[in-house]
Amino acid sequence: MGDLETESIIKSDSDAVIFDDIVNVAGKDTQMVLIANGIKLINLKDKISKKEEANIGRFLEWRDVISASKDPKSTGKKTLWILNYIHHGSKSILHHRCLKVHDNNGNSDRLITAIQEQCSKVVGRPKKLFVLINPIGGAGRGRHIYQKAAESLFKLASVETHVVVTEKSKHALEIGETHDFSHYDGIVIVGGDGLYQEFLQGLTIQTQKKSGINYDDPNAELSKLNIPIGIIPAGTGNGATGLVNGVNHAETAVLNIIRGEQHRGQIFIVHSGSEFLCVSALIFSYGMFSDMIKRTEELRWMKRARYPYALIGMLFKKRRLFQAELQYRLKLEDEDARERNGQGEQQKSEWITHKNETKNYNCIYTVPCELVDAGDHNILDPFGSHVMLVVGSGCSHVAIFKSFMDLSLGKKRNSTSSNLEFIDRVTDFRIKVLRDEQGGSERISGARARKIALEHLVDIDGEVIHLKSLDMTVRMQPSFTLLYGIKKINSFVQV
Ligand SMILES: Nc1ncnc2c1ncn2[C@@H]1O[C@H](COP(=O)(O)OP(=O)(O)OP(=O)(O)O)[C@@H](O)[C@H]1O
Repeated sequence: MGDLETESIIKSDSDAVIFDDIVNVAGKDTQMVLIANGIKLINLKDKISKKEEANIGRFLEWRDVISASKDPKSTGKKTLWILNYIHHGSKSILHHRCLKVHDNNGNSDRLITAIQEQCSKVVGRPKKLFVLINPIGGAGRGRHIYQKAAESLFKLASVETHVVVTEKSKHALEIGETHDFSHYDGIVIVGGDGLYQEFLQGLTIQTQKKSGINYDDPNAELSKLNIPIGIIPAGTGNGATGLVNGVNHAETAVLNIIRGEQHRGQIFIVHSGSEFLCVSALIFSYGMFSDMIKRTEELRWMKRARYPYALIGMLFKKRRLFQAELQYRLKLEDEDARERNGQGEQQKSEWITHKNETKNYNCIYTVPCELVDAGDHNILDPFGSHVMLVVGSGCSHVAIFKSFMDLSLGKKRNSTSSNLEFIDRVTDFRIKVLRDEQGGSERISGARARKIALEHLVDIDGEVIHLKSLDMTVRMQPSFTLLYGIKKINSFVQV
């Protein structure tokens, strides 16, 4: 924050001074002023080095102050106390920093009490968290990552935690569906995208059941989730934490939870036939990517090497085409203004049938994020209200994979091809796979049996899920989840 801005904060009438004292920071007399918005540090001799200035900062918002406490080892005349705060580094990375403060005037106890009081008032900062750890995700370091990156920071921030370690596959789903979270301010997931998806699905089901909503009905108005979730990366795939925190970094994820900033995220609800199938928070893909994920499952014995191996194999493999009818709905253009003004539920277009004479496709995918034009690059915004649907109708696997990488990395598209389309502003879509009935109940070849098996798989957030019915409805749910994190698109804070 620049000097002008901080000065105006200090002089503003509404920002009454809570406490004003001269302390000693790094051997220099420093005026520490506590105001309604945060802490202002003014070096009195103004001989502070550039490095010290960057570390100390001229102004710390209360949201970035973790705690203040006496150094237990403090001896001598001047009490030493520590101010713990959050440093904003480049590329959205956050770090915990300490400022050692020596008392000049015997006010340390009063200052510490005043700071702790302001910290406890930070809107959205949790006081009690439910923590769910996957001990086997990624390289099996979930527990270690939590102990190293989170435990001491939560303690510093006076956040009480209740830690549960998953004991079996799908345990997160069961916990999400059955556990009573009403006594917690938030939930922390320590794992990869698979764990987050499972938990989210369980919690979604619990929430609908409590509200008496028939979630098997694709047109049902669902109840939104009202407890914030934070995601600490500890899996092989950690896309969800990267989207909400701007970076895949455990300490940043923990500090964003402590900051307490919360935003409402969009997800997909997927139905297969007339049944609820799952939620999707990261990617929905039918065709090429689901085939590839299936292959990684078959190669599980290769451990982490299975991912590049399956990918390379897929890129050079013959395309598997499927016949389908694709329909979608768009968010209407004039809805953006209505939404900004908070004017109720969004209006959508009628169902539009995708034009494809042959009805042949090889991949249909999307991520539940709005693609926002940021000039020379795009930003994937998980807190948006529509998505980009990517439709491959016979293009190469390399082209599909490249489109996915471009989307993930925010690269602008510079080529258009008639068999790889990008349909923006999509809110919902339906895929009805048309089966050719040849073969019937007679004996079928191994290749055909595999094709049929693959047709019944869909990739949800990097895991394959079996489809009972080849008639899928995918509905985007805007503002459905509540997530600890940052909004890259604008600085509006919703708590
Ligand atoms: N204790 C456990 N034992 C066995 N499986 C578990 C356990 N806890 C979670 N799982 C499974 O781990 C998967 C989620 O793993 P997570 O996303 O955290 O890490 P990951 O390394 O990215 O996983 P993967 O690569 O297998 O998708 C889910 O399939 C879940 O059911």
